[in-house]
Amino acid sequence: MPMWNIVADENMPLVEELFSTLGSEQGRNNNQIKRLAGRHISRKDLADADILLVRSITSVNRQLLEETSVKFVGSATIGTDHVDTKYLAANDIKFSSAPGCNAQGVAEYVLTSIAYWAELRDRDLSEVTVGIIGAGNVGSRVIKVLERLGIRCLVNDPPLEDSGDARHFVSLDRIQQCDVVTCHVPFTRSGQYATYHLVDEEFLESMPNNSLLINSARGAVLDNKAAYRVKQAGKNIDYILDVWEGEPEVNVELMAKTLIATPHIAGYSQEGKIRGTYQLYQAVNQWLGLENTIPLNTLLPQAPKWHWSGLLSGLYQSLKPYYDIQADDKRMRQVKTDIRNKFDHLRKTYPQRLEFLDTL
Ligand SMILES: NC(=O)C1=CN([C@@H]2O[C@H](COP(=O)(O)OP(=O)(O)OC[C@H]3O[C@@H](n4cnc5c(N)ncnc54)[C@H](O)[C@@H]3O)[C@@H](O)[C@H]2O)C=CC1
Ligand SMILES: O=C(O)C(=O)[C@H](O)COP(=O)(O)O
Repeated sequence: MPMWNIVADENMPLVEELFSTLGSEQGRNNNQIKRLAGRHISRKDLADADILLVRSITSVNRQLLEETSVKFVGSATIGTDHVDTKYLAANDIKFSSAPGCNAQGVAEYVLTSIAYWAELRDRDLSEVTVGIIGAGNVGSRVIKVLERLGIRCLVNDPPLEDSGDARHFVSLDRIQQCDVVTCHVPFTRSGQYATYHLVDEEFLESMPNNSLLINSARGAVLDNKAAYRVKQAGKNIDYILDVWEGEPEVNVELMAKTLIATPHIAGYSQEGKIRGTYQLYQAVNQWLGLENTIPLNTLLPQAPKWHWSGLLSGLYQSLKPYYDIQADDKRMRQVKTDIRNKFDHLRKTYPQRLEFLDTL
C-alpha cells in the first residue's frame, strides 16, 4: 500500500530520488509517483492524490482541486501567479513555492543579454545605466552582478520602498530614462502595486533612443501589442524577451522585432530546477515533521565557473562559452509555424545549462 500518492509535473527533475522514499525512516515507503504533462493535469488525475507538485504551467485553483484529496501543493518555481493561494488557504491545503530557486539563472541570462547588446550596438558598459524594476531575489542578484562589474544601476521597487527598505530607490519615470531596463516583478493584476502592463506604450515611448528593454518576469508585465506598435512606428529600441503575454501563445510579429527571443527559459539552469524540487522536498518534510535526509550538495552538478576579470570590453565573448544566448534565440526562431504548440516542447527539450557565476 503506497504511503503517499504524489502527482508531479513530468519536467521536474529528481522527484523520484527525493520523494519515493520520503517517510521511510518511519517505516513507510513506496510512495506512488505519477508524472504528467503540466498543462494537462486534471481534477481526475488528482482524485486520490495527497501531494501535487507543479511548475508554472499548471493553473492550480478550485477547478483543479475541488473534490480531490490533495492536501499539499508545491510549485517548484519563484512565480506563483498560476496558483490561487486564497483558495488553497481557505480549503486547508498547504502551499509552498521555491523562492529564489532559479534567481541565479535569470541573473546570468540578464548579464549575458546586456553584454550581447553592448557588443552588437558598440556600447561602452562603463557609460551605461541599467534600470531594474523589482529588487527581490532576482533583481537584487542582477544588481550585485552588474555592480560588481562596475555597471551603474538604478532601482525601482515601490513595495520595498514603502516598507522602509533602506536602499536607494528611484521613480519609474527615472527608470524610463535608463539605457537598459530589466523587469523582475511578480505578475499581479490588481492592488496598489499591480504589474499588469507596467511597461506600456507611454513607458516605451519615453525610453531613450538606442535603449534596451529586457523582460524575463512575466509576459503581461509588458504590453506586448504596444511593444510591437512602438517598434513598428520606428522607435529605435531593442527588445530581449524571454516571456510572452498569453504563453504558450507568442506574438510572432513582436518576436520578429526582438533582438533576442527565448521561450521562458531565463531561469532554466540545471541547478535552478534542482533547487526548485529540493525546496519542495524540504517543505513537504517540514509539513510532515520529517528530517531532510538527502543533502542538496549531493544533487547539484559541479559546473566550471567564469572568471570575474572586471573587464567590460569583450564581456560577451568571454561569457559566450559558458552561456550562448544566441543559440537559445536560434532554437526559438527555427520554429516557423504553430509556435503555440511547440513552445512547451522547446522548453521540455531545453539543452542542459549550468550556472557559471561563482558565489556573489
Ligand atoms: N523567466 C524566468 O524563467 C523566470 C521568471 N521569474 C519571474 O520573476 C519574478 C521576480 O522574481 P523574484 O525576484 O524572485 O521575486 P521576489 O518576490 O523576490 O521579488 C519581486 C520584487 O518585485 C517587487 N515589486 C512588486 N510589485 C512591484 C511594482 N509594481 N513595481 C516595482 N517592484 C515591484 C517586490 O516588492 C519584490 O521586491 C517572479 O515573480 C517570476 O514571475 C522568476 C524566475 C524565473
Ligand atoms: O520560477 C519561475 O517563476 C519561472 O518562471 C520558472 O522558471 C518557469 O519554469 P516552468 O515552471 O514553467 O518550467
